[in-house]
Amino acid sequence: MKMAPSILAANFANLGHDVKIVSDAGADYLHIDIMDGHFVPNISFGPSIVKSIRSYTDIPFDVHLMIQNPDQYIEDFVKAGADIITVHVEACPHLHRTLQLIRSFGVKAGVVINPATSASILEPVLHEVDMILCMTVNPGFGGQAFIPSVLPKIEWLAEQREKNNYLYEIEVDGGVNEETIIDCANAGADVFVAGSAIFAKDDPAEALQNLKSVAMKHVRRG
Ligand SMILES: O=C(CO)[C@@H](O)[C@H](O)COP(=O)(O)O
Repeated sequence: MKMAPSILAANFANLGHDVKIVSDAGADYLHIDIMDGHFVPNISFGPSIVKSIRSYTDIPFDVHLMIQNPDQYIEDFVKAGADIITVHVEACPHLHRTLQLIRSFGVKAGVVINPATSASILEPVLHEVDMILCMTVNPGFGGQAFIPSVLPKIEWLAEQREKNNYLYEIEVDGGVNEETIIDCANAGADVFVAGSAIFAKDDPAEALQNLKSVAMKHVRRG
């Protein structure tokens, strides 16, 4: 069970400080949302910001590209310090090529699916991805309500992994809090992205540790 705090909900004027807080509190990954104003209706930040926070922690950077034409920017994010790069199946007409490109830089490659996208579209690449990210909100903004109809997809992905000995992690992102994390863990997710449920709390370190201990108590039994 891994926690991946989303810095979208952090204080951008004090990003290094916020990154250090969650890193010291035991975050497993730092989740970094890149939004281009085209694929999603919001703009966040680019590789230079990612590079500027790299020195604040050693934990892996889990970079979620919510952008059109991700191939064009993958090298920039690797150079900025990404360890895992996930791309949306909805934004990749040549998904296999994009995954090859990510791996060619020696970093882990993952695919993201929106709530309205069926997980079966990923069947041809399940054997070779490091991570599947199931969006549990429509991407673009933090602080939205969890969409429970995504849960059967998480179960299906966990079943496929068990049946075929696949190695991908199943990450969930959007509206994850102390209640919804239970359903996600029961369904088979093992990496939990949380923005507001960590950074909007008075004590982000304590919030992160509480979320992780709730998830640990609800590990899926296959
Ligand atoms: O990718 C996204 C939103 O598009 C997420 O990573 C959000 O940043 C999660 O925020 P909360 O729902 O946890 O506040």
